[in-house]
Amino acid sequence: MQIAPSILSADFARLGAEVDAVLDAGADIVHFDVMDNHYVPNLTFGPMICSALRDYGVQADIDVHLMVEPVDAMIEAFAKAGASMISFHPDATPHMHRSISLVKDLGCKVGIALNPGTPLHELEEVIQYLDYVLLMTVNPGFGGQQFIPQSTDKIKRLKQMIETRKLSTLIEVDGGINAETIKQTYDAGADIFVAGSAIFNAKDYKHSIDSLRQAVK
Ligand SMILES: O=C(CO)[C@H](O)[C@H](O)COP(=O)(O)O
Ligand SMILES: [Fe+2]
Repeated sequence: MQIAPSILSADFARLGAEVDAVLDAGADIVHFDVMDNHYVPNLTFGPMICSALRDYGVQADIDVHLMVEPVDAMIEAFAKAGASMISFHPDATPHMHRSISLVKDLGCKVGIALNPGTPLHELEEVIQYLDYVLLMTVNPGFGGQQFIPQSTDKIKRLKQMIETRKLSTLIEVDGGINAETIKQTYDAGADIFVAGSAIFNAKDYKHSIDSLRQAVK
């Protein structure tokens, strides 16, 4: 299992130190939520902040979750800024296949992000090209929301879809993941666990990350 703290809940005034702290505490991946006040009703950070983290010395994978519309210009900007993984929402681009190819051509891992209300059949024609599928387990736009319980069944159905096609696509879950909700998503087949508030709102990051790992046992 890979734990990906969402820096949406970090102290932005001390971002470099916050990222160092969660990586020192055992996190695997840095989850970077890009919101444009258009695709979602919130505004966060852009590629300059991603390259600033690289310049600061962050070497871990940076997982860019694009909640922007359109996506292609931001894919190019984030690949240049040091992103390792880039996901976007299918309803934010007119040409999903072209946007997937763009991420891969730029040397990043590619994921499609699905909102709670978006059906899995959106993946039908493209799943074989994906490194991961990001299943939103809350509606996108804000940290600190409650996990939507129906998501567990969707994870199981996605896992089945992947296994039926003999693919090695990873499943990333994002939203409301904490020590209470993580086990059901792990048991359902998730591989990468994004957690923002559950990690950054805790005093001791190592304790909160250890508790997430412990909770699936
Ligand atoms: O994509 C997101 C919101 O759109 C965030 O990654 C997600 O909400 C993480 O925050 P939390 O763990 O607090 O729910
Ligand atoms: Fe996210």
